[in-house]
Amino acid sequence: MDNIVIAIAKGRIEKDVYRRLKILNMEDCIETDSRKLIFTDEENNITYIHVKPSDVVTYVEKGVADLGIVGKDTILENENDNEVYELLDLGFGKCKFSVAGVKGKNNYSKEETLKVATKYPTIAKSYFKSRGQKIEIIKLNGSVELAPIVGLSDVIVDLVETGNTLKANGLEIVEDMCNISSRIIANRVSYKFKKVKIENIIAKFESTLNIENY
Ligand SMILES: Nc1ncnc2c1ncn2[C@@H]1O[C@H](COP(=O)(O)OP(=O)(O)OP(=O)(O)O)[C@@H](O)[C@H]1O
Ligand SMILES: O=P(O)(O)OC[C@H]1O[C@H](OP(=O)(O)OP(=O)(O)O)[C@H](O)[C@@H]1O
Repeated sequence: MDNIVIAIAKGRIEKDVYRRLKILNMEDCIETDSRKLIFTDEENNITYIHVKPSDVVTYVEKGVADLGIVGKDTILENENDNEVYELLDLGFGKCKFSVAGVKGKNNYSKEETLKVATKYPTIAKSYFKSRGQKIEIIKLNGSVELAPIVGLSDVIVDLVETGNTLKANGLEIVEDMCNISSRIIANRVSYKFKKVKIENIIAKFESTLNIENY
């Protein structure tokens, strides 16, 4: 039987992934409180590797992992996103991309170059290009909401879930860009040569989509 390697994004979406694996009786091999990064389920012939969210596409694209579980935001931001197949929307890790700025100060014009702070430069560039808005990107690695408050940028492009972070920092949404959730992606070659096993795993995850039934 083919061995399948699944790269799971560490962090926020991990718990939701484990919850599904538990429902499927596939999580026995995973030690959630451990610093270990690789676990093997010998019964099902599946190896799980835990990687930084931004590295999941790289592991899958290079074929080290056959499948990856990661947010759509990370897939869109990765320059090799076209090299992998997106097979399933898992329906958790739901949030949206928005443009946001300081409350009451968001009348920017198309003639001006807009300073945009973000962790997601590729997504921000492509969004504003399609709108004919000239921008300057300020790449940050977190706490992006601070940038317009302290005058580092005019606006931010970031993920919004509850809106609490924006609110707590006196920001408001200027425009919503697109919805985000977690996805399963596959290496193209793996999908061709391990299709039966991969489709079987996708069917299992699909059966957990309506989690309220569990
Ligand atoms: N506020 C949020 N609500 C719901 N889902 C979110 C939210 N923020 C992020 N996510 C989703 O969870 C994924 C992982 O987020 P997490 O905060 O764990 O990592 P990260 O900070 O983006 O990664 P890194 O540590 O590499 O910077 C994101 O890629 C996104 O899909
Ligand atoms: O709308 P909310 O529910 O407030 O969620 C949105 C926040 O969550 C994410 O940040 P994260 O917690 O990952 O921290 P970060 O600043 O390090 O990216 C995102 O970048 C927003 O800051």
